Amino acid sequence: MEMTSSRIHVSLLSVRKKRSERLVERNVRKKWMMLILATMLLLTACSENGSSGKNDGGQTDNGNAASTLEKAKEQGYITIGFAGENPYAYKDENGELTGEAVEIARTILKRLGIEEMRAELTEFSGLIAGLQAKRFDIIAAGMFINPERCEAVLFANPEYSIGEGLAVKAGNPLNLTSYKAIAENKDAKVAVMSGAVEIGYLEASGVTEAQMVIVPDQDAAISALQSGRADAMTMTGPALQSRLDQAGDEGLERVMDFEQPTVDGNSVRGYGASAFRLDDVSLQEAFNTELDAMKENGELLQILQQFGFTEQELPGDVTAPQLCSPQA
Ligand SMILES: CC1=N[C@H](C(=O)O)[C@@H](O)CN1
Repeated sequence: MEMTSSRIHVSLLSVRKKRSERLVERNVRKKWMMLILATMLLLTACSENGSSGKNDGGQTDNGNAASTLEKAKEQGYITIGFAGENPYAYKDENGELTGEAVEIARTILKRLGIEEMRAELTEFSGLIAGLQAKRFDIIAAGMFINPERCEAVLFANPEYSIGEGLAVKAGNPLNLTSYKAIAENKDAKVAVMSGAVEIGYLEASGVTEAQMVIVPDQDAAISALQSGRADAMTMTGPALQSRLDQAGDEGLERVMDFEQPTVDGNSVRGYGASAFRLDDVSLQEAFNTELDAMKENGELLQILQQFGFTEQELPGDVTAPQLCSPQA
C-alpha cells in the first residue's frame, strides 16, 4: 500500500513538472512573439520617419511629430532667412525689416495665424544651407526659382518676375552693354554676388571665372566698382537701381541700353519666390493658397508697388513646378 502511494506521489510530481515545463515553454514562445512583433513595428516606424520628405507631388509632410506650420502657429512666430538686399528683404534706415518678399510673407503668415516674424541675416550664398540646417524656416529673399535650387528647397509660386541690370563707370569707357560684350573684352572684370544666378548667366555668355569679382553681398559689388577692382557690376534691375540710388555716386551709371542675357537661346527673366524645406509641404501649400488670393484681389501688386515694381513685374500664371522643370 505504501509502495503504491509513493509511486502515485512520484507520478504526480512528474505530471506537475511536465505541466510547469510546458507553461515555461509557452511563456517563452509568447515573449518571442511579442519581441518579433515589437521589432516589426519599430522597423516600420523607422522607415516612415526616415523617408526623405522630398516633395514628389502630393506627398505630405513626413512623419515628424509636428509640422513647421503647426509648430509656428503654436509658438506664435516663425523665423525667416534674408540676405539684406533692397528691395527684396532688408532693414530700412530705422532698422525695420522690410522688402517685397518680407511684406508678402508677413501678410500671408498673419493670415495663417502666425503673428510674429523673426529674421536671420545670412549671406545670399548661405540661405539654402541655413534653411536646411533649420537656422530659419523660410527663405524670404526674392530668390529666383530654378531647377537646381528646386532639388534643395521647396519653392512657393513666384511673387514677381524681373530682368538683370548692369552698372559701369560714368561714360561706360569699355562700352559694356551686355554680358557678351564683357566676354569679348578679356580685360573687363564684373562684380557679382556669390551664390547668385548671374554667375551662371555670365558663364553661359562666355565670361571667364578670372573676369568675375565674386563678392559676398551687393554692398561689396558696388564697392568693387567704385574702387576700380571691377569695371562693371551686375545684379537684378531693382537691386542695381537701389544700390546706385543709395550711393548717389556721379562716377557710376546704369547701362540703359543693356541687352538682357539669354541662355540656350531663351531669355533668363527671373521669377522670385519664398522657399521652404523640402518636407514642409503643408506650409508651402497654405502659403500658396494665400498668395493666389493676393494675386486675385490686387494685394500682391499693391505690395510690389511699394518697392518700385510695376504691373509688368507681376508673375502672371507661371508656377513653381513649371520653373522647377529643367525644360522651363
Ligand atoms: C533676388 C535675387 N535674385 C538672384 C538669385 O536668385 O540668384 C540674385 O540676383 C540674388 N538676388
